Amino acid sequence: MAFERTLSIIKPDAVAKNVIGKIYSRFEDAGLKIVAARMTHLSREQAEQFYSVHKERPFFKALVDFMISGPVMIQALEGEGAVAKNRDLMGATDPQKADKGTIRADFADSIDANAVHGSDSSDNARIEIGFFFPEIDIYLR
Ligand SMILES: Nc1ncnc2c1ncn2[C@@H]1O[C@H](COP(=O)(O)OP(=O)(O)OP(=O)(O)O)[C@@H](O)[C@H]1O
Repeated sequence: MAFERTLSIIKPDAVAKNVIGKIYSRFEDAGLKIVAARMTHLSREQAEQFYSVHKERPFFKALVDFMISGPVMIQALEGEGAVAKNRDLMGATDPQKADKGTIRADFADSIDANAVHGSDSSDNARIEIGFFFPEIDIYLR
């Protein structure tokens, strides 16, 4: 397993439910370290750019509307196999299909409002971390 970083976003539904701390504990208990963090309210332009791979999908506008509906908490996580480990902690995109004990099973209500985002590959993690965090804001071991 490679030592790597991944980008995580706690989406507006989970921020509104006041479960940032509970979700951070999942990361920490799994051995992932939070090396950068920022709360922000995304602009429409930022959300459209971040999710541009989905721009032709029927759910794109709803996804962007949801991501700008309230503040989000954005973090870079670091650790052994961080990308896959975070995806395992998150659970399936649709919370109805997410394994018991995953973040989405425990905190998400629907496929639209599904609590968290996590990079799906190490290459995308590098791009997504660069999108939100200038190198100077990342705290190394
Ligand atoms: N069929 C769908 N209907 C509505 N929303 C969807 C659908 N598929 C995906 N989405 C939304 O778009 C987001 C991005 O889709 P993607 O397939 O990349 O899922 P994911 O990788 O599990 O989620 P994320 O990219 O947020 O980590 C999902 O998190 C979800 O909120």
